[in-house]
Amino acid sequence: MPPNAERNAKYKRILLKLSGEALTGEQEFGIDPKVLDRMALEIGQLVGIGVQVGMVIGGGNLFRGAALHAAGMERVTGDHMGMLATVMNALAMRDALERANIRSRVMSAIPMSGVVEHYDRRTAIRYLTAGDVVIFSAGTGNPFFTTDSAACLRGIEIDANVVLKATKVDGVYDRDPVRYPEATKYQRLSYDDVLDQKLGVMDLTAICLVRDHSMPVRVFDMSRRGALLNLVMGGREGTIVDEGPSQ
Ligand SMILES: Nc1ncnc2c1ncn2[C@@H]1O[C@H](COP(=O)(O)OP(=O)(O)OP(=O)(O)O)[C@@H](O)[C@H]1O
Ligand SMILES: O=c1ccn([C@@H]2O[C@H](COP(=O)(O)O)[C@@H](O)[C@H]2O)c(=O)[nH]1
Repeated sequence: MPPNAERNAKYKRILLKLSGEALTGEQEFGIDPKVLDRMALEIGQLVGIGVQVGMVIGGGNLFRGAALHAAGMERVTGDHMGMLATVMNALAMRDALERANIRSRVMSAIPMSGVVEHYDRRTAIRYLTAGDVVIFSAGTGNPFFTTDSAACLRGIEIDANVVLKATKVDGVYDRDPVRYPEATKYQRLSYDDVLDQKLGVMDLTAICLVRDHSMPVRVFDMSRRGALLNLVMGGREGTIVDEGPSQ
């Protein structure tokens, strides 16, 4: 780590949103421990330079309410299963962090006594200030939301400098780059352009929330080694969504 890395970090407190779906890694379903271990190392580098890390992990590798509903399940039950999936991912992430000697806590928006702590904002901020990684699980605790909304909500609540969305694509494009390989990537986008163009990388509820609170979001590729540290140190990585202008 270069000298003065802590002083030079662009962000002192971040909310890192990890894609649940990307946790599957090379497996068919579930959690690939290799992905977790690599993320634990990358998060450890941030903690090592004094960056405070709050996290939200998606549940798309296990269950999504909308998909369960499409298969015939009542929607709210599906969403409850989706939120419980995020708690499982959070437990697995905590395990990987602790094996790498990084102190971490899991809090849940749904009370789960004996398994994880119930979410409390002031306690979470105390843990972050003490240098513990805090994983916020069970989304917002309410159906019909996503973990992107939960990440933006918690990011605003803990007064993070930025929400970092670590996902399977390397930024926001004018169309879904997975379906349209010729799509063009934006370096920077205004909240209003994401909303007006209905760009699908993050749900629109989440974008409205960050816009109302002027919280910048950066979308970047989770599989690119070193991308997280580079971004926190001020490097060009992914797409920034803020007041704009778009470019
Ligand atoms: N305009 C766009 N720019 C970039 N990605 C887009 C765009 N429109 C749709 N996408 C898709 O959005 C996906 C990322 O968002 P999504 O919410 O599906 O995943 P995630 O949040 O990473 O996963 P999870 O819900 O499991 O946490 C990308 O994999 C990409 O295919
Ligand atoms: O606040 C929330 C957050 C999530 N859910 C449900 O969980 C799954 C998994 O989250 P992803 O963001 O899709 O990874 C989601 O599909 C919802 O069903 C929720 O109900 N409320």
